[in-house]
Amino acid sequence: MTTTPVTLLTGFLGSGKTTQLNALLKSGALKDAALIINEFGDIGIDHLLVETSDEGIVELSDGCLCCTIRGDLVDTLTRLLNRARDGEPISRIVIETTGLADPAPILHAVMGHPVLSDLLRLDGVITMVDAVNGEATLDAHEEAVKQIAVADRVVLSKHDLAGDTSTIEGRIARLNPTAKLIKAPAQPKYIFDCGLYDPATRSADVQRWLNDEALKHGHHHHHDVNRHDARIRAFTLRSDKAVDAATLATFIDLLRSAHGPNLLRVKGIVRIAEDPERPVVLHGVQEIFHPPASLPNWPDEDRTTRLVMITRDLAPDFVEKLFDALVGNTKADTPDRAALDENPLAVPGYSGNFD
Ligand SMILES: Nc1nc2c(ncn2[C@@H]2O[C@H](COP(=O)(O)OP(=O)(O)OP(=O)(O)O)[C@@H](O)[C@H]2O)c(=O)[nH]1
Repeated sequence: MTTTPVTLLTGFLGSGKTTQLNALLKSGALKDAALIINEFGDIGIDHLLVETSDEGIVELSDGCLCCTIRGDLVDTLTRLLNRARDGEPISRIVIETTGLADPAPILHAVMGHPVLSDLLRLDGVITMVDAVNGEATLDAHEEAVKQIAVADRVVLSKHDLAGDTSTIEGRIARLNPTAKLIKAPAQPKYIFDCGLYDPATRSADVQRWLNDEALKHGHHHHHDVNRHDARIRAFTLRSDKAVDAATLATFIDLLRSAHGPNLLRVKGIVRIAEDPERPVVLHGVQEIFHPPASLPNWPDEDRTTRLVMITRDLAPDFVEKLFDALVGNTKADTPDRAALDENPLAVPGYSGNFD
């Protein structure tokens, strides 16, 4: 893979993004990286500043390129990739979002753009959560809940000020059981290389990427908590049967067209009937999916199709029944493929009412 890994660092206002970035800069982990930040003033890099180019990209003394978003993100990423093409080493790109931002449009630029999606790969979404104000922020702001739902890793900041952090940690784990929780300041090894591709082995690390072990204990309900949290579900779809490519496309298209905005994150590996030895990787954020890619072989013994889904207002039962019917996982009282061909949305259990 010759693509450049992209890390998205997100988190609500004051959650510690800048502090974490500064720790990464000090550690030397951003040497040869490019950093896209909100404002230069924030990060206090004046002492590191070496050269400002006319494109608004500055080079820091350790070789890290630093810029703010000018125009839109696609323009900024394109300028960076042009520099890489012209010989500037760019080992990775880190994008800091503004605290109020919905991470989805940024992920779309990386995963769904016709040119950029060939040159970039999403390494991971890192979400900072403030242990002192996190609970109140999650109660008040749905965006903050969504930032956790789409995360690959969650970094808990200000735990040094918070005392007992078990409540907020439990809440984060219920919202997104697949995301590993790390305490700030997180070392580079916990922030980087959490994507499918493992640069150390030059192969796919499906287990690390999906972390679906964390979901083996059934659906995660949130009856005891806030209304925003209760909308989020994390679950895995599994099948031992190979799925034909057209059926997989139908499944994804149905979900995307009817429920796109509520597919917060979909990650998975699929056994395809036409080419069962080369699993297809699926990766989507809302209605945007990365162009499907296949792996040269199965990375380990487990050859089952596994799709990790994090949804909002979309009941796991409904998605499971649709999936089972399409792939031929026969279960009592569920429609089969023929019934779905007649009426694709005739899946019992979906009342339109989430709870
Ligand atoms: N004690 C303590 N303070 C922290 C920690 N992380 C961040 N802070 C402080 O919290 C404040 C906000 O941290 P920032 O790193 O600026 O947060 P941010 O997410 O970049 O903030 P915005 O750019 O406003 O969204 C600063 O005063 C930091 O010094 C931490 O782990 N412990």
